[in-house]
Amino acid sequence: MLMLSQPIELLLKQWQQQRLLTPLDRHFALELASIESMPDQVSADTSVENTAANTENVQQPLQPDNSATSLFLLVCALLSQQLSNQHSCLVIEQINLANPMTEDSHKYAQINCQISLSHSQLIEQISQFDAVGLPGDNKPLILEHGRLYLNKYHFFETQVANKLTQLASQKIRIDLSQSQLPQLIDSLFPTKQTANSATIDWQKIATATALINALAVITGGPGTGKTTTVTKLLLLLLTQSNLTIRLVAPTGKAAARLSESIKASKQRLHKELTQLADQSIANVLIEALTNIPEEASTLHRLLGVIPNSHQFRHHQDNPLRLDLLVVDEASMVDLPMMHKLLSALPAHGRLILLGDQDQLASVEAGAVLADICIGLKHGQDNMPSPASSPWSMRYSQAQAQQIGQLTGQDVSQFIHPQPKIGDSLCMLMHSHRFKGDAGIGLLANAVNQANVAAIRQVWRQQHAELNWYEHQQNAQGDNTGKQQLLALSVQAYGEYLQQVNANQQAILSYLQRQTDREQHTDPEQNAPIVLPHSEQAIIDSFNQYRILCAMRAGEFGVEGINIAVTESLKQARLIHAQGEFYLGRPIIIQSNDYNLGLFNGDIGLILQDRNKPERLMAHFVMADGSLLKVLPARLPSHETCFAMTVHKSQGSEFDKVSFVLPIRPSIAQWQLLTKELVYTAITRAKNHFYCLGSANIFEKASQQATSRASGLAWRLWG
Ligand SMILES: Nc1ncnc2c1ncn2[C@@H]1O[C@H](COP(=O)(O)OP(=O)(O)OP(=O)(O)O)[C@@H](O)[C@H]1O
Repeated sequence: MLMLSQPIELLLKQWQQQRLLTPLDRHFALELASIESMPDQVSADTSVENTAANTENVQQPLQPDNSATSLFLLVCALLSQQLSNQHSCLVIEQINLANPMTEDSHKYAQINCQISLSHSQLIEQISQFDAVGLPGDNKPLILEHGRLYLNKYHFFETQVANKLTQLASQKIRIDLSQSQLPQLIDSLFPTKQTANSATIDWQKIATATALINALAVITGGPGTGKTTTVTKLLLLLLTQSNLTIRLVAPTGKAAARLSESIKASKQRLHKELTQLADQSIANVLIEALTNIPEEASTLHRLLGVIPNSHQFRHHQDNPLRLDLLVVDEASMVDLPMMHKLLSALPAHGRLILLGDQDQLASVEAGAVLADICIGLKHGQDNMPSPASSPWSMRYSQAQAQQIGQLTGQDVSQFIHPQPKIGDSLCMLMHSHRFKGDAGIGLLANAVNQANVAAIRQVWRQQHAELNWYEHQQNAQGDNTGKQQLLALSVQAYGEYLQQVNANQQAILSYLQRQTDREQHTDPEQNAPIVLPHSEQAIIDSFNQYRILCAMRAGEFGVEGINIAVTESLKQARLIHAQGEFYLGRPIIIQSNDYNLGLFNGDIGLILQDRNKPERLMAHFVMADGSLLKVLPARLPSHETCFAMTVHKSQGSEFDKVSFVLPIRPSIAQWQLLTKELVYTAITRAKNHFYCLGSANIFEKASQQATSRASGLAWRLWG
């Protein structure tokens, strides 16, 4: 059954030492094996563990091991390893039988374990274990369709699939003989009717999709008009009835950005509406426009955090009080959170998910948005691929007909015999932010399509908004690319630091004046301090530029780059970093503190407190634009953030972005260098993208697609 070079308990220890398993993975396996009732019980005996270290690198011949416990331990360790890598389950067919603890692409010279069974025999064996049950069984592990789950994850996945499918099947009836909707839609989307799919107004179709379905998933890259579309759609919905609408995003930063985008979109729309020829239609729309909410909150705040608990105040038995929920940056929502969100939706509640399916998947398990969208990808449904785009809509006959009636657009070419949840989906593909020939957009597209020839061409074209810094050593042994990056960073961060220093000067002269006045009993003694730059403006200025690293550790990871930038800013006398907290230090929060209202990923600056200028406080801008001041000693865990990981930058945008690739990635680091990572880094930049790296690493990373094992796509699309 198994061929092992040494007893499985020793191998587990060895894999942990090789960092193929975490301590948690190993203990998870040992713990589960101890409750599995087997004749050949496992021992987590420390004498066994201690001998493992000595045999670590010695190649032993493989010996047959027919014990069920050994197989069970191996399978549990593999499952836990998958969960640690953000997969929702272990797909048995994907186990490398010849060397299960490594992936095909990362073969180690040593093979210390083999499974002498076919995949179907292995599935059969796994199903025989006591701890493994079928869907609905009260067992720690669930086996379904060749996928092994932790019971909890199986529950989350089935619940999410069921709720999404149920929402997608709820159609909203519109009596077109009575409704003014088609005219209102035409006023907001003044496009001409055409049979040519290339000129279909997909924003108009997305709007209709959300008008006639309780679930709408509107996806697209940056600047494809998701916020513009959702603003128009909310406007149309509000002309029909008084809905309670809530706007949310996964992080505080993303919520603040959603708020800003909705406000900006409302202003643009107001201008357009005042120019409409039909005054009565304009009046209806302008009145509804004022009712569109602008404030967005985080998912945690919406669901109601209970301090020191994993539960939220709102759940299935205490649903949210709303009629429509709009979730932005849905790609960041992980499987457990999506389950909590969907459970808390009231029975009549409608849901709109907005996001970019090509971005990095959530930090925790699952890739919910990508799984929802996968059915639109050519080749997933054995349908011929009609267009140059890899995506195609998938509508039922009834939906295509209704879209035609509402929008006057013909989408009959997208009718599909098995639309499944396709009626709820709409993908926006044209970016209005990046003009057709703009470097950032071209590079993002080339990376997204993993097209190395196109990537090379974009870099060769030397676009003004793209700069490449090569990892290259000069005669003195310095990395010239890194030096260029540091010089740029000193200049870019110099802008906000000059504002910080100008405020400091103003505070010093204010304090001086106070002292003078005290001596002369001046009547203006208690005049409030006037600073040249508001705290919000300084934070805004800091947020114009960011260094995004692919890695955390190492000279070219977040840790090394933060140290290097701090040193360069010190040398430029822009900061005077003497203690842990110094004026102008940017920090990123690393854990949630519900009492303070600070969450993982929140970014703030250490600035003087204008009410007590001798004291330094961490300043944060909240989603509603207000300022939160926290004493540094009270901050939850945090670190400097001149540089941050690409993962943490999701949901944010910066005028300029520098992306840093490692110089010689290790095998483990290669696994993180994916196309989604590079695409996410590029699309955080609005106007300028700089990259420090080597062409071969950039290109290889752009060809590695992330794949998260999950059964959600199968449940939704069959
Ligand atoms: N149909 C359109 N025609 C012209 N400009 C448009 C259109 N739709 C959107 N825009 C413009 O494109 C820009 C981006 O739009 P919007 O913010 O709605 O995109 P988004 O997909 O929400 O972007 P992001 O993902 O970055 O938040 C805005 O300036 C908007 O005015």
